[in-house]
Amino acid sequence: MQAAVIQMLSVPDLASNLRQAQQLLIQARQQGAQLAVLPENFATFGMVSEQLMQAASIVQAWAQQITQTLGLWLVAGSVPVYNPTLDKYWARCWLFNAQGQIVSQYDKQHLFDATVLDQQGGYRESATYCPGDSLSVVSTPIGRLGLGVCYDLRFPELFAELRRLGAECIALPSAFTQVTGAAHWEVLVRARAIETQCYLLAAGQGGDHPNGRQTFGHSLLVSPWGEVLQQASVGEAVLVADCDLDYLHDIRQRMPVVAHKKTLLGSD
Ligand SMILES: O=C(O)CNC(=O)[C@H](CS)NC(=O)CCC(=O)C(=O)O
Repeated sequence: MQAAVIQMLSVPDLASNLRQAQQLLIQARQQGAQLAVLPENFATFGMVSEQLMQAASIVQAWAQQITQTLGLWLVAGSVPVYNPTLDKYWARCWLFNAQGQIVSQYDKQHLFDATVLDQQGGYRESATYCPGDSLSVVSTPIGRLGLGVCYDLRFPELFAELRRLGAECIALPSAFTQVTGAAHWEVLVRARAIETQCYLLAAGQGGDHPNGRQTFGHSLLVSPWGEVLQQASVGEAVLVADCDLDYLHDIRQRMPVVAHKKTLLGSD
């Protein structure tokens, strides 16, 4: 079954991002994809906090319609969903089936608070966002799919847990910075694929955004053996590759790392 990874260069305009995403999803479907993954904040990248409040319901209705129309499963980026208790947003990733229903959701668990040597100087995602606390792995046409978002990539324990929950493919909507992406993105995506023996569908934002942010792009589809099946550069892109579960199960059988795993002394 074919999966698509969509790369975008989103702008601070919801309608324009949704139009762009729609065109890219049509291409993905034409290329035979059964499921597509959009990047982090594909609809709202660069919009300021007050503009985010209305976005979730608009994006949800849009995604419901396009998945139904195209007959395509969709990992709808991450989208800011307001949490009134904390007056912050969850970075929520919805999984839509081809009938337009939300079958699963995941809220980004690790928030990107870091000093980065770029023009921004640093990021404090926790000022606007609150972390989630549960994981998602569900059956899809491309296999059992786990969800993670962007900075989560740096926390291998989360990926090990997705594998333990039965993941065969892992979708990772992202918006890595240019600087940290150039240093770490491909190595980390491939490492997580190799460790978990899963297909990694890593969809990024890529290029110079109107709000001054520079994202790394280089979205990737990686096999459970760590092979780069498809890779973008910057700008918009649609990457399609086959998620071959027979190949995956061969790899797992030949190298049964889960069965070999030890509980290290001193850990729980
Ligand atoms: O703010 C938005 O509109 C979109 N969201 C992001 O860009 C997020 C939070 S600031 N970026 C990351 O998590 C980058 C992680 C990263 O680059 C790394 O781990 O090196």
